[in-house]
Amino acid sequence: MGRRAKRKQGEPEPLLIKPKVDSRTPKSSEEKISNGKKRKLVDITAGNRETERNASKKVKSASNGKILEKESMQKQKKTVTEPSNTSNSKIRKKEVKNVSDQSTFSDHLVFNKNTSNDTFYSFYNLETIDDENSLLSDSDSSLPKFNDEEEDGDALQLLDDDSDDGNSELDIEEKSRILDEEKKKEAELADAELQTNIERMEKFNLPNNQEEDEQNLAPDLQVINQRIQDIVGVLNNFKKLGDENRGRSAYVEQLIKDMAVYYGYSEFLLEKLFHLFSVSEAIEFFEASEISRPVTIRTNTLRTRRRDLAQALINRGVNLEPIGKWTKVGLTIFDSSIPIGATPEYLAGHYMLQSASSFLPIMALAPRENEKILDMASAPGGKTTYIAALMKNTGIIFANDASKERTKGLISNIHRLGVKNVVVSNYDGRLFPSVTGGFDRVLLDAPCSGTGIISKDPAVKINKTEKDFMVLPHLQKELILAAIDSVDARSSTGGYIVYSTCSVTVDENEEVVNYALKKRPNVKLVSTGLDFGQEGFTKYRGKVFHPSLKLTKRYYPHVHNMDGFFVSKFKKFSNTFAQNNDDDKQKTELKKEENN
Ligand SMILES: C[S@@+](CC[C@H](N)C(=O)[O-])C[C@H]1O[C@@H](n2cnc3c(N)ncnc32)[C@H](O)[C@@H]1O
Repeated sequence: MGRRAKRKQGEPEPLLIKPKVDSRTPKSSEEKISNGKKRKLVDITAGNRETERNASKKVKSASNGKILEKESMQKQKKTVTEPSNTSNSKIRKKEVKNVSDQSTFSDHLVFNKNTSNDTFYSFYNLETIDDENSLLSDSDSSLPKFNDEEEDGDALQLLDDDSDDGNSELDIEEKSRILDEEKKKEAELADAELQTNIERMEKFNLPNNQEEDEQNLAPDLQVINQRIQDIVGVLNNFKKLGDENRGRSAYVEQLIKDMAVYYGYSEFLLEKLFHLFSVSEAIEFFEASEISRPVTIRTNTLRTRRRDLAQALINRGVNLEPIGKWTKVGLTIFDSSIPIGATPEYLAGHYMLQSASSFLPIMALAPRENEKILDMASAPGGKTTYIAALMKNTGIIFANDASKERTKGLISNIHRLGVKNVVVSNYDGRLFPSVTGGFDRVLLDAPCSGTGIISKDPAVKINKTEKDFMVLPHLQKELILAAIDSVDARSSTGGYIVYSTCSVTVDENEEVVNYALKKRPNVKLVSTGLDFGQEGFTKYRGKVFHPSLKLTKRYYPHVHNMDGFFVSKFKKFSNTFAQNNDDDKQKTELKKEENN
């Protein structure tokens, strides 16, 4: 019996989408270039395959906003499109059957055929492609019109190709079981191999000064890669493999040096980022920062609905799917036969090219219709235009940016997206609220070092110096106080401030927020309302922050498969507070920090 006949009553019809190529199959991360040298990246985490497996599960599952939730992970597994070949087509058939058995009625099975010999299958949950503000009704006939008979026939053809004997289902079950066992054995062998390597290594000797000098003259990335693996192995089992005389710190020091060369960072920045994580996780972070994040777009609900936009783009040969359950306006673009920044829909302002993580501060801000909102550092306007869409072009948004040049891009985006409730200004944000105040909500998407977006801007690896990590936090601290002071605590609907950055350093995030809590006792941290993301630090390398810092959220490329981001939300409960610090004292403190 074909799949069509098996479909239960009331179950939505399957939708066939034929993308040209499915790019969800991860591209090889080999042959990356850093420091002008070709590098092999894949072996680096071989010392920790289990962690790597877990991490990739995390990345997959995170696009649904539920990290490590089994159900969510299963779902993600379904959406991974795998190239097939004839030899495993029966296995695929089994997978398809199982998945369809487990899936809810809103899971639509889609068979995708690409132009080559590879055949893909994937699940496409079209019920999630709805409008931000309205639920789909029966009359929602914007569903793509496909020749169902034909499409189902296609699907059936795929299944029937494999139904060469009556026992095919049993056969498939058996093959699937064998495949699972093989995978398990492979994993065991890999682990055993790792153990053998470590054991063979016995004590691992760090290079002496002469060796180090020689290597500095002509670094051999293969040697460095091997040493990184060896040191990770030693650090994971220091008692047995480490040299007690040198101590753990000598190994960590060497590891940081090697990783800086291998990944092409200044040693200063690598060390700063390294200490945010455990050793294995640090490697995952640096690896993920070498790989581009998926291209994502935000539907401009002032102009269209996500479902209509998705259909229009699919018709143009774009292969896409919803970003995840946590957003109703985002789409991930897997590949496109036309430039995604130049489609008629783009030019007509139906969407904004925007990273997934930059949706988050606006979701936390949760602007309401008819409010007065300040976007203190707003260019080029990805967030301003999202705020406008959520406010349905009502109320007023002050979109400010200190860079006149950058406000040009902001203005053009405002026009393209049909935003009508924005006043653009060009002040140093620190001048607020003198410019104007009494806002219901303020967004401070602060200027930052960009350590969360290294895959987009690799120059960060070498051009951020110690000075930047003094100057930037200083500016961020001044801006956050101005942002707080610009909010009216008596606002009947708001009284909120969101502080965000696309950096993952503690200096630019928790330290800034902690500073604001100290200087402005009339605000407190509240939940961001974002149901995924890691908690902010309450302690970090000897520093202790206010316990409410755990309400802030951190996002990482290796965990959430999105740009690194930090989001915090304050509620201002009073317009006055006891001055336990005068302006001069504050300035002196900031100066002191700068000089340290
Ligand atoms: C992270 S970007 C903002 C991105 C923007 N929110 C968006 O979503 O498109 C930071 C912005 O801060 C601006 N900026 C830097 N210093 C500033 C200051 N003192 N006052 C206001 N804006 C400033 C920069 O010109 C830059 O456009």
